[in-house]
Amino acid sequence: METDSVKLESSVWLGNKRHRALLSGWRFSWTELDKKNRDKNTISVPVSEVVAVMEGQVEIHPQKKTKDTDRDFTLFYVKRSNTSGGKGPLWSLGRSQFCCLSRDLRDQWVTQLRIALKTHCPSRPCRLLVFINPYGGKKKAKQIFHSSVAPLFELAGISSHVVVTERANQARDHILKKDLTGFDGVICVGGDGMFSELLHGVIGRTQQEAGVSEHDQSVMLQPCDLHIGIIPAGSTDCVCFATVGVNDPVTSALHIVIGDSQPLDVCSVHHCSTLVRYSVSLVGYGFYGDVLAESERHRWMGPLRYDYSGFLVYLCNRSYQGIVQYLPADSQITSPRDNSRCLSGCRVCSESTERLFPRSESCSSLYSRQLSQYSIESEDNWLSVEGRFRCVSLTCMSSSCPRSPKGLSPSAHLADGTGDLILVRNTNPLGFLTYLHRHTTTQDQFDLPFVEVHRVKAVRFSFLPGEEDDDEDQPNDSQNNTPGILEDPETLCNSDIESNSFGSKQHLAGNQREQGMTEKSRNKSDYLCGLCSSKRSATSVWNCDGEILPYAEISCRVHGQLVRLFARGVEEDPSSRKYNEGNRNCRGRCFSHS
Ligand SMILES: Nc1ncnc2c1ncn2[C@@H]1O[C@H](COP(=O)(O)OP(=O)(O)OP(=O)(O)O)[C@@H](O)[C@H]1O
Repeated sequence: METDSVKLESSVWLGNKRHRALLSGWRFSWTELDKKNRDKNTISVPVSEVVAVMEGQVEIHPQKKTKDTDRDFTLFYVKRSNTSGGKGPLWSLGRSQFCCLSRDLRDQWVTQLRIALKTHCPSRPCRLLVFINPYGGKKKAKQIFHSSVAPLFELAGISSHVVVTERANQARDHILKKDLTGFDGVICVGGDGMFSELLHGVIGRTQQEAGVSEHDQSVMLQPCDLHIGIIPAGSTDCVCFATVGVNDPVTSALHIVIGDSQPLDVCSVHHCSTLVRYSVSLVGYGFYGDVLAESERHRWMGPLRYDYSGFLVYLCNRSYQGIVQYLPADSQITSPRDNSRCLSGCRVCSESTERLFPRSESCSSLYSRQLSQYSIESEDNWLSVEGRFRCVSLTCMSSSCPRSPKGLSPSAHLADGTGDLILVRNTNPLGFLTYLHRHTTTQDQFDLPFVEVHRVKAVRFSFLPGEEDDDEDQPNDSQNNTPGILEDPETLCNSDIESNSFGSKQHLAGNQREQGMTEKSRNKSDYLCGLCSSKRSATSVWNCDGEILPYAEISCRVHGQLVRLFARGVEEDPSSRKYNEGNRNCRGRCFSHS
């Protein structure tokens, strides 16, 4: 095969050791030779993981230095860390400096390697739009970008336009409104909140351009071309962890540089006929909603607030009445209890591309075919469960995090067009503690009599007649005109700042407090629920990727492979099976991982 043929082979020197270097098709390798010309160690790098080839002796740390020696060239590539110590598939920048017999040979190596890069990696980004949240996490995003990420982008010849945000939702509004011609992707340097801004911006813009209404639940959303990259620098970096396997800025930057592409399912959340939010990891009612709401009252504690609030909410021992309806996915294909793991190159996800996007002659016919596929789902296919629940969770991915390496649903897939619905019915405190604790162990958290899990395409949640919470505490259309995502960004932006009706968690929570806990309602029959400072209520709130939703009655739908990340899914790493040290930053998604 042409791609496997040898492009170049010669002797090269690394330091004073002679090697045989070989470029053949997809790989570049170099083998150390002993004095008798016998092969010793070989290092082999796929061309797709070569970051750059430079003439001369080049260093980028601590700062870029080039010594243009005639016979040398320097190869930069992705190096997997052998000493990740259970920290997942950590990548670093490998650097090898080769010396050739002549300048001519050196030039041949550089030319051939660069041709191979162009041929095998046509989808690497050239121009990126980078948003840095200077206030996210430990407020080190700027420093992380400039010291660890920018040098890698520069080395790979990527030009980046950097925007340091000055307010919440600036990144989302920028993506919705500004000219993005020439950009191959948008990058956030921050946490899950920043990722969510980019997600809403990219999906919203794509639908605007395609003339699709996001508020119409039955419509098939247009898949987004613009890739999203995440440089983890927040206090919660769960999306990064679940899609890369580790929260490390250099690893993420390298995935961006080599143009990795990971499709991702996205769940849209609607209330009546209005889009409320998009989610990729957790839409959770009951326990996870209560923990988030409680944690808002303790923001001053920093990330510790999630553990503290989780503890309080657990002690409150609440359960909530409701009706959960769901549209099951095809159980012949996969199930949430089939013990599979969605890892890099997942067969289920790649095969689902065929199911989600059947081949067709043109884009428009593809689009209309998907539309008709969804609209033929009749009400008869929906199933219904009602009762009292400790929690109701829908997740489009495993939602693994450092504290719960298996995640909420260990066999969930990143891009198969389905989500996993987990129903935890009311149970005694010990039973619920067992459920929570099993997220941190190898034991099956679904193997409990009060837990059920379903692979689904859509979910609806409503109350039994007469079960709704006091109207004064439940925002509804007349009380709360929460703008939809597609509305004019200017309006959104003003409403974010002025009325706090949609946007960052802080703002929304503040708004809810203002709206829900009016003086009148506070003086009525409220009482504190044990140690929790929140009012005991017949209803909980939804935690949607770390944001509190303003409505309890919602409907959710999973959109297969709606967006693409610069990632490749979690690479298998034997050491990652050891459940390592805790991370306190899961926004109430994995409380009890002590
Ligand atoms: N300049 C800014 N000032 C205030 N808020 C901002 C700014 N830029 C972004 N934000 C908002 O800050 C929120 C949190 O940011 P991010 O996710 O990066 O950090 P985090 O530390 O993980 O978040 P959190 O503090 O909520 O756990 C996001 O929802 C984002 O909309």
